Amino acid sequence: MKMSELKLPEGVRIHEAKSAGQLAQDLARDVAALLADRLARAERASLVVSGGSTPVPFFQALSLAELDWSRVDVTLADERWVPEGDPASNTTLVRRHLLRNRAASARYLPLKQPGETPEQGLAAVREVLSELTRPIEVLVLGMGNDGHTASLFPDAPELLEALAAGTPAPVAAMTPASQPQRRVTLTYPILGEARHTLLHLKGHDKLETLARALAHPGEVAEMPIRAFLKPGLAVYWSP
Ligand SMILES: O=C(O)[C@H](O)[C@@H](O)[C@H](O)[C@H](O)COP(=O)(O)O
Repeated sequence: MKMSELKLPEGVRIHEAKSAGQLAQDLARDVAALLADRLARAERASLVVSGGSTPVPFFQALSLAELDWSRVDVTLADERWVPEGDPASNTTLVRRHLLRNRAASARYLPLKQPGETPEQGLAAVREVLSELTRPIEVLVLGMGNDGHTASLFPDAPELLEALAAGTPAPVAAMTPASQPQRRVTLTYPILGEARHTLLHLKGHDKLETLARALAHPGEVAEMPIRAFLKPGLAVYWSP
């Protein structure tokens, strides 16, 4: 299917590029402009990014952006509960590809804290997150082909609570049966309040998944990405 065949809700914007490299450049330019705009009016701004394989070229491009990075808070939408240095660690990915060049001076707030399990570390994660400038200025999400975003997985027993609008906790421990690692994720109330949400997708499979998500918008627990398919969202896609 083609991007133009998607039935998008009103207020959802699409940006398509011919290659993943070009898309990464476009996304980095737009994210940097949004952050610069906020920094012109406020002391600090926050950027929340996702892990996985898609964002690597975007991180590399964004790390070169001319911004006063010392006034930018950076954290992740979700993290795998593994030590830093582990190949599955999103923090390792962000340190390696984003927090370098000009972006080296950003303030990074790691979601992985001491503790054998996410439950044991959760109080420390909440403490770290209390430093995050809110609301989030720019949220960059990814999506899995099961319809998850951040670590809001359809098969996580904790999903409904993490999605609930009234959940007071900004972060939740998640134990989806489909995933090898336990995880922590920002919850819907904090993610949903972001001023700008950008969904970064690569490949035709992701387009098919997005089409499925758009077909039945109400069933959020089945495909949690649906919670974010609302006016103001910008979808960035390349083959
Ligand atoms: O840490 C993670 O796993 C994520 O934040 C996750 O939500 C990711 O964005 C999607 O799984 C897409 O991942 P890919 O980019 O690897 O397809």
